[in-house]
Amino acid sequence: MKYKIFVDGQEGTTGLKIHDYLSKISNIEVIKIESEKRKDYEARRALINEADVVFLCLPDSASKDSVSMISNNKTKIIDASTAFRTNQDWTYGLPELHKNQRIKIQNSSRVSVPGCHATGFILAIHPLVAEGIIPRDYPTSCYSLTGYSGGGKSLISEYQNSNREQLFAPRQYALNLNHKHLPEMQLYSGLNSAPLFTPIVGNYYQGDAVTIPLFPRMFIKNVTARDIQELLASYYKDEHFIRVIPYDSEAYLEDGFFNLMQCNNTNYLDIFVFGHKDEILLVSRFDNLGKGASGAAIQNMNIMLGLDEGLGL
Ligand SMILES: NC(=O)C1=CN([C@@H]2O[C@H](COP(=O)(O)OP(=O)(O)OC[C@H]3O[C@@H](n4cnc5c(N)ncnc54)[C@H](OP(=O)(O)O)[C@@H]3O)[C@@H](O)[C@H]2O)C=CC1
Ligand SMILES: CC(=O)N[C@@H](CCC(=O)OP(=O)(O)O)C(=O)O
Repeated sequence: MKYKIFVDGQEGTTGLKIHDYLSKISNIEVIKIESEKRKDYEARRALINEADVVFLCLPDSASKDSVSMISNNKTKIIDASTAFRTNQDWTYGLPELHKNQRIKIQNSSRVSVPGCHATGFILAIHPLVAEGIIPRDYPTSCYSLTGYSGGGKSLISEYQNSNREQLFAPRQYALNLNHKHLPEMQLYSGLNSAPLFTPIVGNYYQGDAVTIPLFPRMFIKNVTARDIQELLASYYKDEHFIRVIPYDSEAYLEDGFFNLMQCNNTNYLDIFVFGHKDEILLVSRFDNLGKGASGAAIQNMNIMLGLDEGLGL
């Protein structure tokens, strides 16, 4: 039997990339909506209820509408928006979070795909909180460098169709310090408060690096940067998509600079630990359209359907 898969939002950035991944998986049937009917309630409702798995690649409000259209017990939903990420009736689609998370995803019919910046932050910090290294009330901060595809069709169009000089420089945003990923960053990192977080969009299509400074003098346990690298490497040792880079490796450097695009077009997330004296820097590198969105969505589908987790990725 072939599983029927529908992508609501099939012509958006995340939806198109999900279709790319689906085209590499043979034992499924992708059902599509006619382009001019992609916002038609009845047409969407029919396909949503016909499908075994529906990916929602829509703005939050449209995602909520799609969920309200389901009138059967069969359809499994994987939502890429922010709408359900901290909703306790949904499962957070980050299988590497801890041992039980993959099983929860497997048994769930409602899975939310983590936000891209949140993915980078949580995967680097959560093990350190869970292992009692960082106190829960530790005040974290981080910044994330992201390609403009993270902003969807409208930001892509702005970058690709405008010659405005200010688009050539990196641009900070969410300077109200209230980015929409903060609730999930707090909830799934295990910290008592969200990080002080500033994202920065650059003039390139895809690729993300989340950078987190840490001060070990404020930790519960006395550890070095090398200890942190070893702890993270051990935590993720069985995780195919999480690569903790050896301490002191300089393989990440190209002409002396960090290349944040090296995970592009893969579902890998690389964690780097840098250290000097009493200071540590964690960097998570990944593709905002891979592990940061569409790749993660496909990984979740594979888990939910009992397929090989790396299929298509
Ligand atoms: N881009 C990224 O890296 C990431 C995006 N996400 C999330 O995924 C979701 C989709 O984002 P993204 O793909 O970037 O966005 P895009 O703007 O690129 O695409 C959104 C798509 O949804 C369609 N759409 C909008 N409203 C409706 C509606 N009412 N009914 C049906 N279709 C509708 C749009 O139609 P039209 O073609 O007419 O514009 C468009 O094709 C968002 O919630 C976003 O936050 C999550 C992680 C990363
Ligand atoms: C450049 C840019 O605008 N990026 C988006 C991130 C998109 C993403 O991961 O997250 P959501 O699913 O939560 O939209 C942003 O920071 O809002």
